[in-house]
Amino acid sequence: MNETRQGTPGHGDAVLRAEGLSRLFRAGSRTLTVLDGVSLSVQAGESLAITGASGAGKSTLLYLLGGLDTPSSGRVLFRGAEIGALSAARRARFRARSLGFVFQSYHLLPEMNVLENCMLPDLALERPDPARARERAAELLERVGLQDRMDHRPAELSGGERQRAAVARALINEPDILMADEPTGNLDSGAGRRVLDLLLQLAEERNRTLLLVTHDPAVAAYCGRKRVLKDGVLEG
Ligand SMILES: Nc1ncnc2c1ncn2[C@@H]1O[C@H](COP(=O)(O)OP(=O)(O)OP(=O)(O)O)[C@@H](O)[C@H]1O
Repeated sequence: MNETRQGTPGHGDAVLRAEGLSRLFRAGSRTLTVLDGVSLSVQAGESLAITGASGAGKSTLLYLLGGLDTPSSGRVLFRGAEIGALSAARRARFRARSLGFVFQSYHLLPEMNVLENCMLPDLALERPDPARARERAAELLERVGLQDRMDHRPAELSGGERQRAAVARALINEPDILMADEPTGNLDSGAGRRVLDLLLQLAEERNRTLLLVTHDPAVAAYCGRKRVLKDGVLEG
């Protein structure tokens, strides 16, 4: 009903594949079915926007795809390996090495400055390289226009500046897949376009995958492909 097949089922060259994802939440005696058998497949170098109304389940789906939440049924495969079946250590390694995640509420650490926040994912690697991370963080912060804010703490930034810092941080480990939850929600159209351009440039230049969720059709139009989440299933 809502499957996009690319490559042969089971492997092909999909970098990420979701099969029959459902997510139910219990609220008292009621059960809320937010996702109801969602399947999708994304390739290296591809950009995909998942769009839909507020409350449609976009963030819920992105969390499942990033292994940050567990589906009620169905599975997510990264390069053919089921994320849910990985040991905790291997799942942590997948997140640190292969996935960059821009959260809707940024999740910047308040006691660290922007540069330190941006360097943080380097610490989760098996072999951290702080000198290289510092250099790359400075480079990325410059690309998102925060070169003059590196020693500021998140509380000293505007909402849009925090969002750009979160984008830079998600890119620090050069992830295979970049997932972004409303990456331009707090940016004016000029700054939003620059961030989108940067995300797409990185995906294209380095054959990385960009997966973003947004309620904004204009943002979705930037991506190579778009799917609409409605009533728990993916259309289009
Ligand atoms: N932990 C939870 N417990 C109960 N219900 C939840 C939980 N998380 C999400 N929901 C519900 O699931 C639905 C989808 O939420 P989700 O945040 O995924 O939507 P969204 O499409 O990202 O919305 P928005 O565009 O407003 O951010 C909502 O109705 C929400 O109330």
